[in-house]
Amino acid sequence: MSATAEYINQLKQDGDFLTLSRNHEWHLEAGQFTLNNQTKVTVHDTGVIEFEPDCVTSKNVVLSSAIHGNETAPIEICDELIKHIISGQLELQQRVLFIFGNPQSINIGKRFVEENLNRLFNGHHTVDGIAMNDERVRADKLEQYVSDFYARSEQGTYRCHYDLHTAIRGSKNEKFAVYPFLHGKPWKKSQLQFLLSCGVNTVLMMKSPATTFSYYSSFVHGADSFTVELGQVKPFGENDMSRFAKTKQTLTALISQKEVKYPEFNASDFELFSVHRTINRTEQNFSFPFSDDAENFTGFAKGELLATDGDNAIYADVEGEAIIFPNAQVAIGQRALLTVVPMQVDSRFS
Ligand SMILES: O=C(O)CCC(=O)N[C@@H](CCC(=O)O)C(=O)O
Ligand SMILES: [Zn+2]
Repeated sequence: MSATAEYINQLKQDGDFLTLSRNHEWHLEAGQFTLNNQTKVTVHDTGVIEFEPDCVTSKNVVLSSAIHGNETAPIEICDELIKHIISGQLELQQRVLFIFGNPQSINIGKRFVEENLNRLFNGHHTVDGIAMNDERVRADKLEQYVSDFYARSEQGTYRCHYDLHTAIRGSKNEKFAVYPFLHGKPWKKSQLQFLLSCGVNTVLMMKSPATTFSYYSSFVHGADSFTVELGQVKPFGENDMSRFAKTKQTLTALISQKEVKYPEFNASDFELFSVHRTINRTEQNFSFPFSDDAENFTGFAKGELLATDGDNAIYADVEGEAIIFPNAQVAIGQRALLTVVPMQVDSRFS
């Protein structure tokens, strides 16, 4: 029996695509099979599996996790959904592409192996004068799998991508989403309703392009796309999965129902923030004045110190400027901190 036939036999029995992917850190031969309910299953590569039900579909859904390997809760959610689909317990009404982004980084329990995958999308994987590495090659391939998935969709059908993460620090607002820069297009209230149904009531509006997976699928493929932070990073086995029940239910409904109705939009259900600025680390000597326990969304008074980058002291320049994703250990040149300020729903939302 060929190695592909062997892994497919195993996958049909146990549905354990996560373990299969972890056992093939950077590459797995493609393979295909059909479930008893006629759903077509295509393994494109390690960590990349597509399901296509045998019915007319209207949505093309990408669910990614493990873009950072130590962010285990989203991996567990997707692992369970995949197992339920393969066992036939969960019957699909929509096309779905699941991606475990960086299997080797899952195995070593780290955010990344050599380089942060989520800084390599939208073409940033391939740059003149910068040597390729496994993560750069992977980012390139993941873009291709997403492109092909959407290219094979029926014309006029809907595209979305939820890139699931957990944050390094605790957060005052436990679950929050990053809405990639839309280049002036309106933010969608219907997407906020979807996020609310997932248990996410806090959304940050980016105001510039990024190298992230969610920006890529939004900008290049016109997908409704978000980075979704579901809680704080924990090792496998330490996640309280009850905290993700709403997310799991909402994702399940999205892929297993012809149409999902969400409650009517009510601005008071949300806390919305606009990204005020991005602070990059430009010097070896970079530090924050606050402790590692300082939570995301902690606000600073105007004039308070936010960071020191070499000789440059950076102060809050508006009252209540709040910190998101502070990380002094990022590579020089990368984002060490985002700051946000509250915003209201207005005519820029449709
Ligand atoms: O908690 C942290 O410091 C990072 C959590 C994380 O991985 N966040 C994403 C956000 C991506 C985005 O801005 O859309 C990341 O930093 O890649
Ligand atoms: Zn992450």
